[in-house]
Amino acid sequence: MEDTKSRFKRICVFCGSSSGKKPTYQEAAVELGKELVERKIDLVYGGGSVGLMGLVSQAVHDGGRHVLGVIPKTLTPREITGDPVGEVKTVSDMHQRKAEMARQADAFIALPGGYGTLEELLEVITWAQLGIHRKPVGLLNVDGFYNSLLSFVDKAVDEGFISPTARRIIISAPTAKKLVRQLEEYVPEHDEITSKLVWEDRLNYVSESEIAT
Ligand SMILES: CC(C)=CCNc1ncnc2c1ncn2[C@@H]1O[C@H](COP(=O)(O)O)[C@@H](O)[C@H]1O
Repeated sequence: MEDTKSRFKRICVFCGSSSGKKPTYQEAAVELGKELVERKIDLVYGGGSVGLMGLVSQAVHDGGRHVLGVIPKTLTPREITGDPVGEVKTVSDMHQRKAEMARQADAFIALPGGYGTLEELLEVITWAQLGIHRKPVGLLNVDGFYNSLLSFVDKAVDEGFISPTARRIIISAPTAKKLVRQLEEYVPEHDEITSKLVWEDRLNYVSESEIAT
């Protein structure tokens, strides 16, 4: 039997505010929610009950784990995001939302989604690259949804825009079970420069050498 104990207390899930055309996307959202429940992991996400966001949050809530939705006040009207489940934290804007979701989470997972999902995903990858956090980032590559993004990233590596070390920040798997297992095993790597950066918050930083002078 698989050991379902986790090193993560809470995982942040980025995903579509739409449900997608294929049922496999919706099934994957529910499957991910159940996997978190099985491993006793809580959820932080963008709040609301629309699309895949609603499915994953409902599955985690139904399984008895804590659900934290972080939502900018402009998006709180029910007709925009639907009724959220669990605890809701209202923030002033989209930037605060992302920072709060990142702060609350021990790892990140992106399900299929659109611009919003991509933007959130790429930001936490960039932050990992810069050493702002050392939390694992996973892509749930349902039915190869993210194959073209992964090919793009590989092209950027081939062309010298992304380092092989930074490429390894992205972990991907076709199922929730495989993905969470890989995230559990993830060990962050850092190059000489980023490991010397000391981030006070996500906008201001000074390097250790600057502090010393
Ligand atoms: C006005 C409007 C279109 C509202 C849609 N309703 C939304 N409600 C809550 N979070 C959202 C919404 N749209 C985008 N997001 C944020 O962006 C991601 C989804 O955007 P998308 O559907 O992939 O691009 C989510 O992870 C969420 O954090």
